[in-house]
Amino acid sequence: MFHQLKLFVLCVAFCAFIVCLSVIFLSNSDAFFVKNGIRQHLEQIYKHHDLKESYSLPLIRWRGGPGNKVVESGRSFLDQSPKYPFLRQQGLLPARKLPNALLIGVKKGGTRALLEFIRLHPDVRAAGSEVHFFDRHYAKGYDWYRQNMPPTLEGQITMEKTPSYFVMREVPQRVYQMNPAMKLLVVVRDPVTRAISDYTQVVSKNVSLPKFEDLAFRNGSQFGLVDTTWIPIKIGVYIRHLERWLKYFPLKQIHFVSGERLIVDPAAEISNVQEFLGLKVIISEKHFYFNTTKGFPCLKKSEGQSSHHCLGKTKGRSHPLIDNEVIERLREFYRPFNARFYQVTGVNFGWP
Ligand SMILES: Nc1ncnc2c1ncn2[C@@H]1O[C@H](COP(=O)(O)OS(=O)(=O)O)[C@@H](OP(=O)(O)O)[C@H]1O
Repeated sequence: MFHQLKLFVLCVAFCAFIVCLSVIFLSNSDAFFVKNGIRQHLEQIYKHHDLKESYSLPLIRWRGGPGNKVVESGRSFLDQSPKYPFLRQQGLLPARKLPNALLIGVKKGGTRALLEFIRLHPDVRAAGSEVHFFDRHYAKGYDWYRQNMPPTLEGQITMEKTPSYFVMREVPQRVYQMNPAMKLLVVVRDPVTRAISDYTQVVSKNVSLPKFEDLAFRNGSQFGLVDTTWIPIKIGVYIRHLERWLKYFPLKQIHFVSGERLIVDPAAEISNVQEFLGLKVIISEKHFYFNTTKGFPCLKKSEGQSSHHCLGKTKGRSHPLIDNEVIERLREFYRPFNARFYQVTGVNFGWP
């Protein structure tokens, strides 16, 4: 009897040993990964486009923007894991890629607002600051550019915004050379208020700057011709800049956002942007609220934001009061250019 009991205990111990061995083996193989539904779980999360879930993704979670240490240390940990090749193969490991969408302008059009709004989307990752690769840092090469991008998963869009791209002559060809399929976004705003906004920014850094009207017209007189060499005026002749882009990119690859509507109805504008980028429409009215103190739409508290969030003080500044006659003369100047711009883009932006 004692002998039989000893045999039974030995058998149980042996079976337990075999089970342990199997678990250790399986847990180090892709089979375990798949069997336990982790892969399906990850795929579900990414297919679902659910902000809340994708922020709490355990294996490939990251915080913050490009160059973030957490990402790098996370990657080197995963590099050593036997699961690494599997995850990489499945596109489930973040890696820095060149952008496939660019927000190219226009300066003072509302580019920061658009970027902050679209990057709420779980399938969009954007560089936080302006990269200026195609105009200032082109000689540094694509590897430098890639390093300035946030890590993304397969299927996520990488983007950056540099508003000067729209007006710099050499940029369209360079973008085309890098990626002829690049998706381009342009936020445009009434060129007269855009010029005043531009001037407001410059004068905030240099208080001794002459008055707006002294710079906007030749000979410093509002009865003189509009000074088309003054950059804040030049930028607003949108059609001229657009024509240079159209030498390389078809119109269907360029999406125009109304800077005015982005303030009045951000959800509608962002919805169009999501469609243009081929994304599921996730960002909607529920992400925005109108902040009456700031006078602009702001972002509601979300999983990625600890509190309600408006753009900084440099966005939505008060403009200096400009004489109505000056405004009207500038409107007259821009009117034919605007008309041509509406005709080419097929969008009537309704600027006065
Ligand atoms: N939601 C929200 N909050 C604050 N500001 C908003 C918003 N949406 C659009 N805008 C308008 O964006 C203008 C600044 O444009 P940009 O971000 O393109 O400026 S910049 O070129 O990056 O300097 C800024 O111009 P100013 O009003 O002249 O400051 C705003 O009118």
